[in-house]
Amino acid sequence: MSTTFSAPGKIYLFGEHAVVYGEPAIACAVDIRTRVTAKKSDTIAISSDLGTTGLDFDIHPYVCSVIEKLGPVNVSVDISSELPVGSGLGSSAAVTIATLAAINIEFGLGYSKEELAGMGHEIEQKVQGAASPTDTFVSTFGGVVEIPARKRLDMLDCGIVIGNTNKGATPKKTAKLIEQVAILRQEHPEVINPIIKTIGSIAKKGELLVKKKDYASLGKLMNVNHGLLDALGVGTTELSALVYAARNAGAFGAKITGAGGGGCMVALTESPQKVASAIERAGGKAIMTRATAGGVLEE
Ligand SMILES: Nc1ncnc2c1ncn2[C@@H]1O[C@H](COP(=O)(O)OP(=O)(O)O)[C@@H](O)[C@H]1O
Ligand SMILES: C[C@@](O)(CCOP(=O)(O)O)CC(=O)O
Ligand SMILES: [Mg+2]
Repeated sequence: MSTTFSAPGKIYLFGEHAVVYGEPAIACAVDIRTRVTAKKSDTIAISSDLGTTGLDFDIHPYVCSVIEKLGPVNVSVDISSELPVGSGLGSSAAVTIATLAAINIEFGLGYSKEELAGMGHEIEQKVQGAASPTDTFVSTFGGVVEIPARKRLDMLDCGIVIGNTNKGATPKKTAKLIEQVAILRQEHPEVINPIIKTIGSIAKKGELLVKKKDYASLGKLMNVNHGLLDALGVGTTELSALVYAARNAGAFGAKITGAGGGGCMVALTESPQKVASAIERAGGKAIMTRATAGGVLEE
């Protein structure tokens, strides 16, 4: 017997990086998922696109941290994912939550979804050095969520197009970018703290706009948030090329999603195919997707 769970990735409408400093953020689960199968075994074995290992914290830091936190248990973990790794779509949170959920059921540990989300956040904090609860909460519960209130908002029913630069996906990318922003903030607190606060103000405005389904205004604020992420130093020329291509193709708005430094941008649009074609012409890999209410699910 074995147990399989899947968990979704996510995009940030607003608030990545600022949320690490307690500012609000709005994130949305997307129907691009990581699947994890757990099976009782006589040794620890982990297999994924990153390799097949035992308890190897270099190759599988998040999965090994799950096994360590829940046991350690002798378990075989098999991972398959539609999410590009290290690209700002929350692949770390999706693999962490799906692994927690699969081992929880396979070994009859009895943890609730809230407890799994909390353990997932602790694991991201341990591996990354700092983490907000956003990614792991959204991967657990799905939908559109305002953090830190952990409040479920109305669903987004416009098109979502993700553009992957296919650059910058390095091991522990998020951890490195969080550290980079922290250093800049230590060097120039009087400059960086107001930027972080302003990103928080955008997220606060965003909640009402999501409720009103005012995608034109959401898009304008996404554009402002993108500029502020550039100011924090997590943008790249490739990301901005895709962002401007999406905007010029008529997207409501477009911005970096996740830690930045490469990886993905996201656009909201009523013409997903047109925006996706523009992103591809600008050198990105476009993924047309939708918001999903589904969080971690048994398969
Ligand atoms: N499919 C997967 N299989 C194994 N580990 C994964 C998988 N997806 C993500 N990870 C883990 O998460 C890390 C990437 O997380 P992170 O740097 O936060 O990027 P992001 O969350 O934006 O994708 C990878 O280096 C790996 O340790
Ligand atoms: C940079 C940050 O705000 C989001 C990181 O997202 P991702 O791991 O790049 O998908 C970190 C966090 O909130 O934990
Ligand atoms: Mg991550």
